Amino acid sequence: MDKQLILEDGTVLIGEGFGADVEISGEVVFNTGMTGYQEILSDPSYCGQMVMLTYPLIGNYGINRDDFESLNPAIAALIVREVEHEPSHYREQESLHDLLVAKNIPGIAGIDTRMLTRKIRAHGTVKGYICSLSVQVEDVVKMLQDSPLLTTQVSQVSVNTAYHVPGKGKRVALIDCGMKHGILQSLIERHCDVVVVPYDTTAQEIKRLGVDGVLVSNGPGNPEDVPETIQTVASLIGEVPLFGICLGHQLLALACGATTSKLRFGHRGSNHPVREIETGRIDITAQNHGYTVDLDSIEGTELMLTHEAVNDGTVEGLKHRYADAFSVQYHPEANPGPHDANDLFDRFIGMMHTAKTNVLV
Ligand SMILES: NC(=O)CC[C@H](N)C(=O)O
Repeated sequence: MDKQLILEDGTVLIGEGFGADVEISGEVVFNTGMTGYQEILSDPSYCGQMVMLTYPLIGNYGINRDDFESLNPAIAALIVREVEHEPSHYREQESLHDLLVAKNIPGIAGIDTRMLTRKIRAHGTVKGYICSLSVQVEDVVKMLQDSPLLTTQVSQVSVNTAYHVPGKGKRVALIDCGMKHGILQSLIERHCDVVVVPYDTTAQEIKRLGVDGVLVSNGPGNPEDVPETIQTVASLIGEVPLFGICLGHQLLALACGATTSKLRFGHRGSNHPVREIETGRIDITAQNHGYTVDLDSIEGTELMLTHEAVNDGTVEGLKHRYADAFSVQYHPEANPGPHDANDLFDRFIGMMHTAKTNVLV
């Protein structure tokens, strides 16, 4: 069935609907990864966003049971050039269409994704609406222009109650702001004893768990929308080793007095080069973020810049000058993407082994 994708600037793109037959609005963002659509669409950091994939053929290797970054994808919609309805892969269990129907997520194919990506690069991310052809364009454009950005996505995708994943190694509280399973998996592979806690857990509650370290996860939306987590992180600095990933990185920065702002079109893909300032080493990294820590806001805080984006010079890594705390804007767990930065988990484990901090209440 034909569907239309209406943008807030009045652009109308006609395509073929697939997945769930529902109308939805969301911020249109693009991801340039050439593989990994299952991991991308199930990454909770995309909660409420319409994800456009720039790779032109999507769905050809289907969906399998193992590659979900969360079992309930939170994207608003998927926008592609061409969708494959008859996948072929030895691990494939269902088609992309069937998954999106089951999860009530609409898709639209036949879209000129190259043109749309160039438009977003030039003008910034736009809001969009997917609906049937009978819907009046002017009404939708006005609705999109008047609608504010979402602010409650983290509470939608965070776990409701804490749970324990036992291990024989260091005990880590993993603050779930919408974590990708790859982060939990990376800790399990290193034998950590993990307690996954909701985003609004207090520092006191975390310290009562007797943890050796705290990892603050990735997650959707504007980091300023979760003051509870910023407060928790601020209270834990210097008390226990801290590692922040993506949203967790932004929250560490805010907790230390730095500021964040929205990028024009964000970084979303599997091949973003990042430079480590101290060594000059370049890592090719997986990224998915729309906000960034403001470089000039770091001065005057207790943080120092450790990594920068090669493409646009934005902040990619920070460390605390006096406390055991560091963070990166990119995804060391990749999924999908290169494993260049995987050693950051080992650095966190090492930090917990040598930490001078004491968490006992
Ligand atoms: N992947 C993430 O954690 C994204 C962080 C934040 N929501 C951003 O868009 O910048």
